[in-house]
Amino acid sequence: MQFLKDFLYLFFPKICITCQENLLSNEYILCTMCKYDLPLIDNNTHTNKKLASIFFGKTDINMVKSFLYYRKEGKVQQLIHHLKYKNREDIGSFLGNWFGHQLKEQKLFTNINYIVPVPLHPKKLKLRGYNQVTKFGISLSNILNIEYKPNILIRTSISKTQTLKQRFERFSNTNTKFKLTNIQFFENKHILLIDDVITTGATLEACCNELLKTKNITISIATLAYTEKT
Ligand SMILES: O=P(O)(O)OC[C@H]1O[C@H](OP(=O)(O)OP(=O)(O)O)[C@H](O)[C@@H]1O
Repeated sequence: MQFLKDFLYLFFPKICITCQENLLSNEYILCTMCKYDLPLIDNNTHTNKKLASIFFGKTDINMVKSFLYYRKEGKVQQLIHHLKYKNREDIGSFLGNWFGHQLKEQKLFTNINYIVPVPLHPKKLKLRGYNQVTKFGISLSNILNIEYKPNILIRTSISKTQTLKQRFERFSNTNTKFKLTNIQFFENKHILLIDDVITTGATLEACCNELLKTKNITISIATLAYTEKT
């Protein structure tokens, strides 16, 4: 099998998503240099406080964690761009596995009952072909041993992408776009709501406000990246 892989590699060398150098056969998605150059948030107390403050006084969150800093023109932006728009769902698994092991090591999210993705509107899902957070969610589910539960929270209206908007516009863009298909399903449960990027938090806040219609629900949040306010 390794022989076949090496043989195929001769004709179809894979390249690093961010620097475009050829990958070695034991490298995946990123070359080793780019991998270790990624800006991990890890236990940065200042950032973790800033993340928590995004939701303070707006909605009721137990804990929020994000894996990477998202910077304009940076490596993380390239990764997320390929994940969302270039059919590179495997990036979701790659980052999800890495983040999942970090969370496990830190013994975080040990009391979660379900992992719930921010849903896409069915029209956008059809266009894109996949929800970019699915593979991330499934990786976390496998590593943390928590059930992945899409389809209870759905998106009911299609909105223009947040990606090209300024901060103020992002807030006005996300009014009540989410609905629970079953208002009791998460009763007395602690759920981990996941998304790819958090910028203003408007998308996640709208999801939380719908989820909070369920009695005695606890919500924590995990995202692959965070656009720090400068
Ligand atoms: O914290 P916020 O300011 O709400 O921004 C974060 C949201 O914006 C992006 O979605 P977007 O609507 O651009 O998704 P799309 O590319 O799928 O349209 C991203 O995938 C998050 O869901």
